[in-house]
Amino acid sequence: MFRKVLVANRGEIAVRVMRACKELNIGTVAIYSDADKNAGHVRYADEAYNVGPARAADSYLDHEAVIEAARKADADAIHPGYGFLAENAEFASKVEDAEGITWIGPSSNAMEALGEKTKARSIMSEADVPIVPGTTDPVTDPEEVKAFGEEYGYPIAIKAEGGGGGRGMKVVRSEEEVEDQLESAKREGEAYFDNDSVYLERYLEQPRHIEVQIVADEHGNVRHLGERDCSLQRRHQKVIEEGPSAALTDELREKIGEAARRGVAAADYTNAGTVEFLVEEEPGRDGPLGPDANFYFLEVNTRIQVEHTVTEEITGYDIVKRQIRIAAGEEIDFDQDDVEFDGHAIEFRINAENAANDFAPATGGTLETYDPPGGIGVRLDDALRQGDDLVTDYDSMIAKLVVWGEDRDECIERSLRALREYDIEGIPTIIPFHRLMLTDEEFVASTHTTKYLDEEMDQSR
Ligand SMILES: Nc1ncc2cc(-c3cccc4ccccc34)c(N3CC[C@@H](N)C3)nc2n1
Ligand SMILES: [Ca+2]
Repeated sequence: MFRKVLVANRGEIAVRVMRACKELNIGTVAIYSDADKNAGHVRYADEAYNVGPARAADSYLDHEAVIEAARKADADAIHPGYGFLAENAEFASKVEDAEGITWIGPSSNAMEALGEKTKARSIMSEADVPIVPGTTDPVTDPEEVKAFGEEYGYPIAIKAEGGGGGRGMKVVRSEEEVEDQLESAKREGEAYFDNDSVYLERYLEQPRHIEVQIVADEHGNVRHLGERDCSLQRRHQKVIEEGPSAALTDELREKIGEAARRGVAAADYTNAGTVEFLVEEEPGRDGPLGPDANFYFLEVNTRIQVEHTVTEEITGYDIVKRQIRIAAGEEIDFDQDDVEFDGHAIEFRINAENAANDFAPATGGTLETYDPPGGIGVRLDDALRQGDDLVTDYDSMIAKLVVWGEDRDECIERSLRALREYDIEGIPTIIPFHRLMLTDEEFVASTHTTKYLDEEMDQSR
């Protein structure tokens, strides 16, 4: 087992990883930029090293500075968290090559293979994982798109090879739009991802976004830890994640989970990861989707995710400790049928944004009051304390409130109770938005889809 782990991140996820380290009696090393010298994750660590100025490219994203800090600290492993360098195969490869320092994550090869969307689709298709009907090779010519339209009908999604997250997708609703949309998809791919390759998929109008948590060790053991329903998004930013999904029956849950296991096994994937699926809604369904519902592979996230906490709350597994133990060569010591799902959990991302002003990120401020909620079933992952100045150089998420209940109704009630207790003064947050969300009938009925926030919900209430 490692003696000392450097956490190449900041904020709540850095504290989260260091908590796992402490429970494994592993020393903790933090890195920080000039903007973070008084930050909570620095306070929490056994030792901390400055890696550069506030600008992420010159600090948290600086490969050499991070590895140099690991050398100085004599750390024998690096955990990247999420964001920053977590899915950077080049950095992972440098850590793999760095003598005496272990990368806590999937191999750089697995990251490379699954990071290329068309390659990932081919691997999944080979492993009998349903993919959205489409091409597994890039398309360049409008005639190819029209031929696809002839065969599969419209709308068609034109996706950038290097895309993912919210960007890199154009929807073509008729043959007349093909030329323009293909051109702009390629241009956007070139601009955003330095890669103008695009591929096609049938566009699903009303998908639910279901993702399956995977843990895989270096001895061939692959387990899924159930799903999370991330259908509540706003401009491709997740705001609330929950599990289990009220849209799935146990049979469909099992089918999707097994598909995820097959897919990552085929990609020689190890450590923690998430397989994202789109599940096609049956308009006007009343009750969960049955075993014949269509689900399709979307992409693999080759990192620990923000919302891993939802899975931890309903399965009881500490996923971050599993990551560390797997990277240290340990075997997974449970079988798939040992994995049980108990109750319901919802994660609320606490962003320092002003929901009343189109979720504009706060530009600064001090936590005059910071009074987190507590009590049964309430977990708060953060790196904050009263009096902290808000650091606005990075993303706006400052905490995660994760609530567990015996069922979804109790979880919603308890969440409302916790959100009313959560008292933050001095900076704007989206807590009022979350309170509103919990009383929204579509959300309570769980019939919302990925479009709900952007197109349907009346947020003026
Ligand atoms: N063939 C097909 N049909 C419908 C889709 C709908 C989305 C989508 C669109 C809008 C919000 C979403 C939220 C979560 C997951 C997916 C979406 C989508 N995304 C959005 C970005 C990228 N992660 C994939 N791909 C789709 N692909
Ligand atoms: Ca190494």
